[in-house]
Amino acid sequence: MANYLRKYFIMGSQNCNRDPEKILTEAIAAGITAFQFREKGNGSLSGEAKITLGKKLREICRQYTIPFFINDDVELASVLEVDGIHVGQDDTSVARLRVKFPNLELGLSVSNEEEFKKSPIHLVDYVGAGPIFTTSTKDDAKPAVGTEWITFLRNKHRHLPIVGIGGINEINASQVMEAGANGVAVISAITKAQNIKEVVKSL
Ligand SMILES: Cc1ncc(COP(=O)(O)OP(=O)(O)O)c(N)n1
Ligand SMILES: Cc1ncsc1CCOP(=O)(O)O
Ligand SMILES: [Mg+2]
Repeated sequence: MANYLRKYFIMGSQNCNRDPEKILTEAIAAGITAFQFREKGNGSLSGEAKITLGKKLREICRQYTIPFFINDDVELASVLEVDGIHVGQDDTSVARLRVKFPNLELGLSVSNEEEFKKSPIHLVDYVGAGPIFTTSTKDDAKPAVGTEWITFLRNKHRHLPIVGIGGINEINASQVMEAGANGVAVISAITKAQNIKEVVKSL
């Protein structure tokens, strides 16, 4: 059941202070189980430059058989022949995506009870729950909800694949798993790591 969620690495060039291809390759060698291309926010690429980087990262994931997700950008989903798409509450609706891409994995962000009530949980393959802890990686992040949010979702849906996100690192990841998550999604814990191998191993 969604084993790929266990160590889910998310990255765009705006998160990197060195070559994103090298960071992804090191993260894969260290044991990540899925990758999401999230080219978004201050300093991110757009247009052809975004597509070119997306193609390179997609190829690396294909080479090592790591599931490749695209964040938000539904047009790029076809161009990059992705394995899955991650959307938030204000992005393209899961209902539309399910019709357009019946064979892709679909992830949806669910950050609080209000969002949970209006979410078509039966249509998604997993939910991204958070931000669990405070994060400075996403400018418009919602308030941190703590690991209680994972417990809430787990109590509502015993078999729902859940990945925690937001401020997660090698030190606090175990709290997220103990609360009932199937995995942890991280950006800065890996992109800013001195030693990617050690961090991914500890996660
Ligand atoms: C695995 C995972 N969970 C949550 C998110 C956040 O998605 P969203 O709320 O749409 O915010 P943006 O990432 O689009 O800024 C995610 N990307 N991945
Ligand atoms: C994309 C996203 N969605 C909720 S928090 C977040 C950012 C996670 O980044 P980090 O792992 O560096 O806190
Ligand atoms: Mg989004």
